Amino acid sequence: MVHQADISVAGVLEASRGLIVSCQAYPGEPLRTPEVTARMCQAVVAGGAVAVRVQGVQDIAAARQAVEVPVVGLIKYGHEGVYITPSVAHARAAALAGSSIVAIDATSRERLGGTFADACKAIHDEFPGVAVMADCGSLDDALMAEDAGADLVGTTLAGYTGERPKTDGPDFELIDQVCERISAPIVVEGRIHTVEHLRQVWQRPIHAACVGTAITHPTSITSWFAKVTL
Ligand SMILES: CC(=O)N[C@H](C=O)[C@@H](O)[C@H](O)[C@H](O)COP(=O)(O)O
Repeated sequence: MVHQADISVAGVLEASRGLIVSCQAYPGEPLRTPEVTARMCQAVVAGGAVAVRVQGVQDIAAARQAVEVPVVGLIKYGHEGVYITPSVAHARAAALAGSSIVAIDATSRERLGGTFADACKAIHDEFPGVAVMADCGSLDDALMAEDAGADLVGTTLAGYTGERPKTDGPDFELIDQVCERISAPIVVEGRIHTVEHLRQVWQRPIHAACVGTAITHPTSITSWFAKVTL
């Protein structure tokens, strides 16, 4: 088992270069238990995921025990406005639960409990070796996040904040803008639904790509197939 205390941010970043798989089930869904998340993490690591992305204190702790790869942890609070690790307190809780990388909303939308920069600083000051991933919805978010010291800049929220269209597939226009302007390691995340999408994503100079729904959300995947069948 890898011990977080032995690992530097540089080590965590190096280990997370490649395919990250997000293993999340949503409230009320049949697969929404930490045990299932942990096993899903083991299954995707067996398939080649270099890191996993997991939501909630219990799931982060379960994933940390189940796999040795870096755990990108976040805490969702509600589902409107700023809901991905929305405060400094949520960021601390995600780190304490065992995250190697804490993913935090890095939009400039109004929130309570500290800005992205506050949360980023708290993680760096209080949890040596834990990296911060900025979940961005626009180029401005990415620029702000890099300025605030984010270790990884992600396109997670593209299409979900009103600033960018919700593209069918990854938002390549934003990805190209971010690649052009950001020097921090970039994680492309959001609506990578096919292997072909992923191929196109990897033609860009990025650090990692994170796939969720298309690998780990059977209800969505089934609905894609069911639509064709009907
Ligand atoms: C916008 C938002 O809340 N994204 C969440 C972030 O953790 C997850 O619900 C997504 O599944 C994840 O970003 C991976 O993206 P996709 O499932 O599209 O491959």
